[in-house]
Amino acid sequence: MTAHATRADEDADDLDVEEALALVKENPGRTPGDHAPNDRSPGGERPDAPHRHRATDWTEARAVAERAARHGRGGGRAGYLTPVAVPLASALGLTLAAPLMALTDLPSFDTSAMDGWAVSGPGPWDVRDEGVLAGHAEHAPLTDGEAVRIATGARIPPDTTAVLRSEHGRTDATGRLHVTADAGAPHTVTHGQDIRPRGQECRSGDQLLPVGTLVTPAVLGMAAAAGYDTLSTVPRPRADVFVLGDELLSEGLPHDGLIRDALGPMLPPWLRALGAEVTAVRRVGDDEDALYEALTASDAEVVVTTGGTAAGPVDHVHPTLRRIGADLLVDGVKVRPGHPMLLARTKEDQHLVGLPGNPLAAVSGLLTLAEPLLRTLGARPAPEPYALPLRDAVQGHPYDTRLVPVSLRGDLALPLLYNGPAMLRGIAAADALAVVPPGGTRPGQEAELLDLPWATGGIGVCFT
Ligand SMILES: Nc1nc2c(c(=O)[nH]1)N[C@H]1C(S)=C(S)[C@@H](COP(=O)(O)OP(=O)(O)OC[C@H]3O[C@@H](n4cnc5c(N)ncnc54)[C@H](O)[C@@H]3O)O[C@H]1N2
Ligand code: MOO
Repeated sequence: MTAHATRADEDADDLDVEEALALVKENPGRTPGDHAPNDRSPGGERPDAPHRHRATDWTEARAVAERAARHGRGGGRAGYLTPVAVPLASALGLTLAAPLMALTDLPSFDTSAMDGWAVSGPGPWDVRDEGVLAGHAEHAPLTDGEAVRIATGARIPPDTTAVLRSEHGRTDATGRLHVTADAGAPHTVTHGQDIRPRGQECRSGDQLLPVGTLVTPAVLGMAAAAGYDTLSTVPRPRADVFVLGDELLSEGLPHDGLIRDALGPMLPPWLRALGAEVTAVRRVGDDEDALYEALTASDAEVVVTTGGTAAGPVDHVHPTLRRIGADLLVDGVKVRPGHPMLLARTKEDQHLVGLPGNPLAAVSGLLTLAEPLLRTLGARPAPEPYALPLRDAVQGHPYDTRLVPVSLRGDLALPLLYNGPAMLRGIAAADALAVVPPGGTRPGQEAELLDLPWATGGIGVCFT
């Protein structure tokens, strides 16, 4: 939104630290941790900035978003959506709603591990005329001293004692099969050699994978091998995206105070990477009624709005949430950028994530609020927390957590420049966001990292 009333404080965020130092000097008895709620904040807000006094701690905000889904009708206490059976071809990236139990023994019959001969007893052997190929019905039992050609994966005829690999045997002029020697030593033929016994991998009814497993290509293969045609999975939560702002252009160069919409192209694939099915992406003008119509018409589990979260004259998110009687669960977060982000329950089974309009602030809201919410709804596994030393010192905000784009180089994270709230240049080159605690970090100090979904190359990366 172009309203200049919101602009006054915006650049001030880049001056956070200086402003904060001034603040501390003016209030010598105060330390960053006991920042009184109604102070003029280092972000430059007015004392009466509506969200400040309610701002939630960053860690707590993520926990609230994770728990929020558990209050909906759909998933009960676990919070995830009602499971559905989907064909294997549609299950990639979803989460198993039930443990994967083997529907068969694997292998389901004794099978040859090699191309060669199935032999019975010690050699040499008489070789049967007709061989055994994979996919064929069971052959007649071998008698002692008999062999039959066999292919990898073929059923082992009854009374076979071993499989002799083709490179370890030869037939003589009379057709008898002999074990060959390697450097003078004959190859050994031990009992059961190169036979995969039925049930070697699993028995029917064994648990192969626990509930909550992410369906990867390997899981699809395992499920097919174990006899599945469909899988019981938690569906992707549906997400509608409403991009607010009259100043936004969908194409071409910025002109006459208008700028390109950066969030319309960025959010849908990012939300998909976080496990959502994006059901709508709509531009909504700076008009309270239009926003009201859009919100009340949506039946997605998650509504994501961008912009309009602050207190400017055309910032309609708060008034509209009041109008629809939404329950505001998070109203501002102690994080930079992105502190005006919000989370509301708009209907029994619907939550709204209000992302600030500044593009990096929107990313911050995405990872702080949308990620845990979508993760719970989709029953996706939580990323393993990890930390790396930051190569360079990072200035901290005096009171709030900072999320700073970093590039990963070996065992170090390199803080990137161009990390202002309105900038995407840093994040576009980043692998992760470093969680910088209030007060900042020294060179070499470890910081928690939030991987960007594509940087990990995980199965969560599903942009299409
Ligand atoms: N009086 C106050 N003003 C502001 C505060 C505050 O606390 N009190 N907070 C500032 C901070 S911090 C942020 S972040 C922004 C959040 O503003 P909104 O969520 O209301 O977003 P807008 O005002 O609509 O836009 C902010 C900024 O971002 C640009 N924008 C919006 N949408 C897009 C988009 N899709 N693609 C690219 N850029 C976008 C917009 O043009 C503005 O420049 O509020 C501060 N003000
Ligand atoms: O500019 Mo705002 O700090 O929250 O992103």
